[in-house]
Order: sequence, then C-alpha cells, then structure tokens
Amino acid sequence: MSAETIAFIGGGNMASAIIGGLLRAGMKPAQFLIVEPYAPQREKLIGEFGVAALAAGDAGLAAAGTIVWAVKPQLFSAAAEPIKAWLGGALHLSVMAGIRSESIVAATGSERVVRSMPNTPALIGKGIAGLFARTAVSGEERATVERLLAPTGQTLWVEREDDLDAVTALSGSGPAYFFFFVEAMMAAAVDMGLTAEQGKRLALATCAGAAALGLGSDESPTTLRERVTSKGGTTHAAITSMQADGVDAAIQRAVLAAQKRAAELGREFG
Ligand SMILES: NC(=O)C1=CN([C@@H]2O[C@H](COP(=O)(O)OP(=O)(O)OC[C@H]3O[C@@H](n4cnc5c(N)ncnc54)[C@H](O)[C@@H]3O)[C@@H](O)[C@H]2O)C=CC1
Ligand SMILES: O=C(O)[C@@H]1CCC=N1
Repeated sequence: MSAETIAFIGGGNMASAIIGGLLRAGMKPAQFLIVEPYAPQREKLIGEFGVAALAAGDAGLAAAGTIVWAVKPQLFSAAAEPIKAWLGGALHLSVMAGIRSESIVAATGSERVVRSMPNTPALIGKGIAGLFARTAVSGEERATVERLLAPTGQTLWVEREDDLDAVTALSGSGPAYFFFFVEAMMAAAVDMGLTAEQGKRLALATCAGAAALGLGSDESPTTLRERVTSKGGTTHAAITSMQADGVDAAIQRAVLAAQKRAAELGREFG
C-alpha cells in the first residue's frame, strides 16, 4: 500500500458507486483497501471489483493517503474507535449524512477533512455531490477529492458546513422524492386502465425528457411548466388540483424535514 491507496471504511452502496466509477476511469484494484465487516458484502466487493476487503481495519490503514467514510452515520463512532491509531496522517473524505467535520477531526486526529453529500445516480455516473472542506484542506487536496468523485458525476462546493444539510435534503435524498412521484404516476396509470409497466415507461421517459429539457434550456422551470399548460387544458386541470391539495407547500415542508433530520443526525451521532 502507498499514499496512492484509497481506503474505504464501509463498502456498501455509496462506496461501491465511487469504487466502480474510479475503476472504470482507469484506477487499479490494487489502489483500494476496503474495511467491510459484513462477509457477503466483502465477497461481493472482491468478486465484482477485485479489490482487497478486510473484516476489520489494521495498521495497513496508516499508509493510505485518503480515507473515505461510507458507513451509516449511526455507526461512525463505533467504526472509527478501533482504528483511530492509524487515521491521523490521511486526508479524510466523508459521504455520511449529518456527521460534522469537527467530529471526524476528533475521531481521526486529522484536520484534513472534506465532507461530501453524493446521491444514488452516482451509481451510473450521473450524480451530483455537495462538498465542504475544512480550512486545513489544501487546494491540491480539494482537487484530489474532485478527481475521486468525478466518475460519479458533478460536484458543487459550499462555503458553510451547515449548507450541506440543505444539500442533503435536496440532492442527497432527492432521488427518493422523484421515485415517490413516479410511483404515484404509475398508480394513476393503473387507475386509468394502463398497465403498471406502461405507466412506468411513460413516467420515467417523461421525467428524463423533462429533466434534459430543463438542463439544456436557459428558461426557468416556471416558464417550461407554463409552456405545457394550455389555458383550460389538461395540464391546467392537473396543476390546479395539485395547488388545491397544497402539493407545493407539502414538498417544501418535506425538504425542510429532511434538512432538520440531517442537522439532528449530526447532533445525535457526532
Ligand atoms: N444511499 C444514499 O442515497 C446516500 C447515502 N449517503 C451516506 O452514505 C453512507 C453509506 O450509505 P450506503 O452506502 O447507502 O449504506 P450501506 O448500508 O449500503 O453501506 C454501509 C456499509 O458499512 C458497513 N459497515 C457497518 N459497520 C461497519 C464498520 N464498523 N466498519 C466498516 N464498515 C461498516 C456495512 O456492512 C455496509 O456494507 C451513509 O452515511 C449515508 O448517510 C450519502 C448520500 C446518499
Ligand atoms: O436518507 C439518508 O439518511 C441518506 C442521506 C441522503 C440519502 N440517503
């Protein structure tokens, strides 16, 4: 192992998305070391990526230049405690929701901490991750983090650490809001006599097309919505119904609930 080695603490969904992306971008399996206590998941990592995966961290971790924290926030303290002696020399990149950088400094002994909040489209290289760096992180280390996350999609730096709670609420959790919406569209499709499969295809293609239209346009989402909405037409009927049901306010409340929970996770678990 060398300073080029990237160690992952936790080898689940998010770690796999990043490792898979980096391997596709040309990194070698020998550059990775994963600590993953769950045997079936370890076997999956070894089989799928050819990387080294250990049940528990050991002194070999001290040689890793970068350590990526990808355990559930609730498990961070317990995961850090037994390996603390080997963490002080590394740049630390966390993908954990809520856990404050100060807690990561305390648990690892390294001031060089970047927190990120990715999302699951990272699995196909179409994610967007919010990033926050503590002042001890150099410009070169920021660039290292950007390179590490580049195969998972876009990155966006925020200046204030608290802003990551808002990023978590918008883009971290956001894919779930979208699928919740698609589930409701599919249920409506079935109500109208289509099959769930037809509903899924129509809903997903429509959402993907609308997102691509929005991304490629200088017009605001409001203008793009108004362009679909003929006076007295079908879209007008649907939007009027959603407004009467307070759907927009409900979505705002939901996002704020996620932001509040992100802040609570930090207070509860470090
Ligand atoms: N799933 C998502 O959409 C997103 C998740 N996150 C964050 O990413 C982190 C990981 O989430 P997922 O990958 O979805 O979870 P996951 O459950 O797929 O992966 C976590 C892994 O950590 C392992 N683990 C448990 N105890 C451990 C220990 N003591 N040492 C090392 N590994 C241990 C588990 O066996 C598991 O494989 C969480 O903190 C979450 O907040 C961030 C953005 C989006
Ligand atoms: O629900 C969660 O706590 C994590 C963070 C963002 C997406 N999933």
